[in-house]
Amino acid sequence: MSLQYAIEKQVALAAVRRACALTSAVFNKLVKQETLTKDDKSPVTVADYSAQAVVNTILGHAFPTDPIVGEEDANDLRREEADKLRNRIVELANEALTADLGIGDIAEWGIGPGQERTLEELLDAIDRGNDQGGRVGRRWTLDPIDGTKGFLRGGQYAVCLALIVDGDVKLGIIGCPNLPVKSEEPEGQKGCIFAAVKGQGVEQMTISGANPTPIVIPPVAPGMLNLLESVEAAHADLSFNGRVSELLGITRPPTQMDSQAKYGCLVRGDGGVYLRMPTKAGYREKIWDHASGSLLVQEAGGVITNSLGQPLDFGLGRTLGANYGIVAAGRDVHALVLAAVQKARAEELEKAKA
Ligand SMILES: Nc1ncnc2c1ncn2[C@@H]1O[C@H](COP(=O)(O)O)[C@@H](O)[C@H]1OP(=O)(O)O
Ligand SMILES: [Mg+2]
Ligand SMILES: [Mg+2]
Ligand SMILES: [Mg+2]
Repeated sequence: MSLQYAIEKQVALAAVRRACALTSAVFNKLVKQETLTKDDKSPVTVADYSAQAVVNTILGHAFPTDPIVGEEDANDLRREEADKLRNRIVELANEALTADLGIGDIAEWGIGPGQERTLEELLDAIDRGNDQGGRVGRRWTLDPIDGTKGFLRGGQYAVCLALIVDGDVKLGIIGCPNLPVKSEEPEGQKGCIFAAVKGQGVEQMTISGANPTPIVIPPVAPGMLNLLESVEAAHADLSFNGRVSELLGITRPPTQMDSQAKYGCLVRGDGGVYLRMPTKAGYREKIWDHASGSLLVQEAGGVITNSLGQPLDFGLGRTLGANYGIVAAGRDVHALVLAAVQKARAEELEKAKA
């Protein structure tokens, strides 16, 4: 008997691998070679759209009735003045879709040599990502590039794809083209994929899908605990993290990293805690920013909650609803971290009153 979600996992891995190849190609062709000003977002835009086109094309072919909650939509691309951008997207998406078959790939999923798509097909594929999410039914959620700032810096970013059934994450893939395969060899081979299936654990493999290896969160040696956090101060309250570290007696500096690559690092024991508290009232975390990561944590033997200790709810729509932050850690440390978070929060409220 085959394992549950075995086909979904293979298809999702094929899609994420091709999207990772595409984003790496965009970085090498556009970001490295073109002189970029800080707020020129064009290579990111090209990569976001084309990666979503690739993943949604493959999902649409393999699972034609599954809705997709994707970050991007093609509205801007359909404008007349976007013709240069459209041409680039067609070229890049087709290059990724028609590349030779790799490990586990099957041509019936619409991939491999000769399977070019037209502009209209690719725009429609991007727009397949318009599902609004919800409590009932089966749907995918996609972040074609998570950590766009990291992508532009040549740092960490991730292609994140998850399958959600009735609000419950069943399958989560995180492709990290720039993450060292071994954390102890930061200059060694780069590019990993993490794949988790509910009830079946987590695997790390190379970016081509080779060498899948089960991983669990290792127990943290005393004094070795540290925080994984955003690079961007606008995305997480980093000074709050500092206070939590202090309360926990953590002496190691935090590891700052863009994207859901942080979840991959957490599950393989690089840093024992991922803490993300809101910086401004009103921002709602998106389901595609945490669906894959949350399953990785749980399947690797960890715990993920908000700062009130409640589970994240992926059945509310495109967002996780009211934002009480995210606390993820190994099972043995999560309760300690949560207590420190709540103490730091109480201190903040006291200070605000005074
Ligand atoms: N104010 C905010 N608070 C938390 N996350 C944010 C905020 N603004 C953007 N993001 C999202 O944070 C994610 C990256 O987080 P990290 O800093 O951990 O890499 C991105 O998905 C980004 O969304 P977007 O893709 O819309 O820019
Ligand atoms: Mg994101
Ligand atoms: Mg994104
Ligand atoms: Mg974005």
